[in-house]
Amino acid sequence: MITISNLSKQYFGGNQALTDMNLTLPRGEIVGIFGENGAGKTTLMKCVFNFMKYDGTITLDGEPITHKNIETLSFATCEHSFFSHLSPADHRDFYARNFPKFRGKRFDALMTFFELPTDRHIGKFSVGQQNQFEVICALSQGADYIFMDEPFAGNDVFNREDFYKVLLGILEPTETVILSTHLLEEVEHFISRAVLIRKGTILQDVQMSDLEDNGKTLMQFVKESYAYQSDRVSRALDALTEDTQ
Ligand SMILES: Nc1ncnc2c1ncn2[C@@H]1O[C@H](COP(=O)(O)OP(=O)(O)OP(=O)(O)O)[C@@H](O)[C@H]1O
Repeated sequence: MITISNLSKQYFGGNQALTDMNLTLPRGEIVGIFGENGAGKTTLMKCVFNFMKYDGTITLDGEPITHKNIETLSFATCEHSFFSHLSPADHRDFYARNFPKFRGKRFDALMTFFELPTDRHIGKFSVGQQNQFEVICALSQGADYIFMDEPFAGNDVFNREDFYKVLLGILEPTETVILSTHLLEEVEHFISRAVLIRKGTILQDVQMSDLEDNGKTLMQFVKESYAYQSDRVSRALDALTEDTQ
């Protein structure tokens, strides 16, 4: 289990991105992390991976996350972690040599699913294809906790929807996915739990089965939780129209 306790992060210059956040991520869940732009989703993930200093504690099965256990975690990010001058085949060799739990069969199956060429430099892929490859690596590393931050930016709707179905079919019960995305409706039937972040704090943490029991869609729940102002658009348009008069 990943345990996040009293996590706070202030960026250089004073920007408070996370404030006293507490969250537990047991094995086997598929967790959607949602929140407005700038809510702190990416910062949260980067803290888990120790990419930046933070206040508070983050542990994995009671141990701090260091080079000793970091292999248990993988991260698909739009900032990309692959080597762009190498090909997928080169990466496959690299992972097979360096990650004892590397899932070669899954790597091959996902490469085929996304129809990616194995021998071209990844730097020559389109942005959407690069994001697909990033996800393939994160899912094939052999990690127990797979973090994905907006994994399918630039991907068409068929690739996204079919991918979630494939993912549900291939994930093993011990694997945990933590997925940050703005595409609520696409992932609502894929996730088991939804965590809503607002201004660096946890606003809601709900099991999808509880939402279903209450007859609510994820979108309805999110709009209620954030007190979405349905007149926001008309107010903005009114203000703009007034400006031009
Ligand atoms: N390198 C940085 N330096 C200073 N402030 C930063 C930095 N990166 C992020 N922030 C700020 O921290 C806050 C949280 O940003 P973060 O990227 O974690 O949000 P997010 O929820 O992932 O947003 P989005 O959905 O737009 O990607 C924002 O106010 C952002 O401006």
